[in-house]
Amino acid sequence: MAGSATRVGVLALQGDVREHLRVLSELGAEAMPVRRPAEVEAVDGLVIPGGESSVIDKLSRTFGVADSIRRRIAEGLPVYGTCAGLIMLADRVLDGIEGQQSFGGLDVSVRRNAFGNQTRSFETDLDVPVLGAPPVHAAFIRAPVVVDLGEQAEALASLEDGTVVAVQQGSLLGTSFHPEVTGESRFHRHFLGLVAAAR
Ligand SMILES: NC(=O)CC[C@H](N)C(=O)O
Repeated sequence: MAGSATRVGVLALQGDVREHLRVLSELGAEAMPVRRPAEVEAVDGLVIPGGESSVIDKLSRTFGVADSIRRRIAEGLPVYGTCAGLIMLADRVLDGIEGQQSFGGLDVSVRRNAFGNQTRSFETDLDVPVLGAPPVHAAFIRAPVVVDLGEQAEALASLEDGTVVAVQQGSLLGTSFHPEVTGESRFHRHFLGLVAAAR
């Protein structure tokens, strides 16, 4: 497949799918919405958008893609999850609704709605050493946080009080916030680097 464009899917069951498709396309990837197992098989990388993790969980099981995604993650598929997507990538979800499942892969615990309800949403500038200067302007919308990291998981960014809000483990990347809504493309660029390295 040398020379072909990198194909990156955006899980398109619920959430801010279009924003991710736009950023990925602008960066030169062949970006496509993904809903079915065959589509999961066809991509070189996958983005799980922000939205509502309990809904993404339910719909992914209803559409029969949850097991395909789990299997491809286990095989090393690069995946980037923002907000609800980070929750879907976490091995352990705290404060989920009853029976809520994640795809897992990231050896972290994530606490849903860690800052409270919608009125407690906020924006802030974050230092992200792996991305260099300037700081990332980050929007937190009913955001989760990472409350503990396994040995393989690396914190990429923290709030001033030390709360971890961006994490990477191998080809898996997760942020509590939404770069795709603040015109920030460096996380997606970093992710496309992980996808290229894994191809
Ligand atoms: N902006 C978001 O993606 C919010 C995540 C949402 N609170 C959830 O639990 O999935």
